[in-house]
Amino acid sequence: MKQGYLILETGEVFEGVLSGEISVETGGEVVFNTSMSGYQEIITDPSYAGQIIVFTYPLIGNYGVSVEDDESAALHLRGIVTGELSPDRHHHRATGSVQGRMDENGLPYLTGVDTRRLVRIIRKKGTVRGIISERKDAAVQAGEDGAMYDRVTTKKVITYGNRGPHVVLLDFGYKKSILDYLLEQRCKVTVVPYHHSIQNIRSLNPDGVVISNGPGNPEHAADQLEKIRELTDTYPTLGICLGHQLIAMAYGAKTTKLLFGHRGGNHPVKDLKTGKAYITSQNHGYVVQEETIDNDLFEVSFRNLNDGSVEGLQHRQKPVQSIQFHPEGHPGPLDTVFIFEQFVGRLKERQLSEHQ
Ligand SMILES: NC(=O)CC[C@H](N)C(=O)O
Repeated sequence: MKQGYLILETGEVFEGVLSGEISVETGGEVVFNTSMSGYQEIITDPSYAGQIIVFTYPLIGNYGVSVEDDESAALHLRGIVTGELSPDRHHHRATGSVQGRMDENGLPYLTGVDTRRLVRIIRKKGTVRGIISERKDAAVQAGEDGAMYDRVTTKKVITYGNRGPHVVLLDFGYKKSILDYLLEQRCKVTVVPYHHSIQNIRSLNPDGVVISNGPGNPEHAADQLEKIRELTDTYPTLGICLGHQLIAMAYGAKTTKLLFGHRGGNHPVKDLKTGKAYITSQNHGYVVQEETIDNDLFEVSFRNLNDGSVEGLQHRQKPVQSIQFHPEGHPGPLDTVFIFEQFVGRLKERQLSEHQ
C-alpha cells in the first residue's frame, strides 16, 4: 500500500492510499458526484474529461464493471477519489473491476479519503483544481483546460439502425445511452464528429438532429455556433447538456460556471408547462444565464428546484428543444426518458404528414 495525496489549489491536502499510474497529466478540476450507484457509467462518461471525480457515496466498486454498461470505450477522466474502493466485486454480470479499468487506462485512484471534508470545501470554495500525487507538495497547475472535444469525438461517421426517422447525432463526446434510447425509439442514427460541416450534415438528409453532451467550458465550442444555428433553422433539434448550452449560445445567450456543479442522480427539476417535478440525472458545471435568453424566441421549459437554474429551453416557433439534465439517466432515474419518445414521435409525425 502506497501513501498518496490529493492537493487542492486552495492549499488543502488529503491523504489516502494511492494506486494506479501517476503522471503530470493527473491534475484537473476536482468535482463530486453524489450518485449512490452507477460509478461505471460515471467514469466512462466523456463529459468528465480532464476531471478528478470524488464519489460522495462511501463505497464504490462493489459490483464490478460490465463491458455492456460503458458509456464510451475510453476513459477520459483524470482520476478517482473515494472513501472506499471495494477490493471484491460481486455481480453475475461483472466482467472486470474499477481498479482494472483505471490501471488499463493509466489513471490514478486515491482511496481512504475523508470525502465529506473534501466536499464541504468544494461546496464552500467552488470547483477547485487539484492533483493526485505521491508527494504532499506537488504543484497544482492553475487555469482552465482547453477544448477537449477532439479527444472524445468520433473519428468516423457511423450509422446505426436502418429504419425510422434519420437522426444525426452531433458528437461532442456522446454517452452511449443517448444513442441506445434513440435506437430504442426506432430511429436510424448517424453519429458525426462535432466539426462535421453543415454541407456534410445536409447531405446525410436527416429528419432531426441531436446535439450531444460533452466536456469542459461550452465557450470552447464558439466556432461551432454558426453551424448549430443553421441546423436549428432547418431541422427539429434536441440538445442535451452541452448541446443545450450550445443551442442557447447559438441564439446569443451566455453561460456561466456554477459554484460547484450539479453531478448526481437526484436533482429535482420542474416542467414549467405541466407543473410536474421529475428527479433527474445530472453532470454539468456550467449553466445558461437566464437573463441572457431571448424571451421572444425561447421559453424556459424546465427549472431546477434546488437552485432555480435553467434546466431546459423550448423555441417558441421551431421544433427546437434543449435540456440541461440527462434524460437517458445512466446512471440515475429515467423519469424524463419521455423526452426521447416525444422528440422521435414528432419526427415520425412529420414524416407521415410529408407523405400525405
Ligand atoms: N454533461 C455535459 O454535457 C456537461 C456540459 C459542460 N461540459 C458542463 O460542464 O456544463
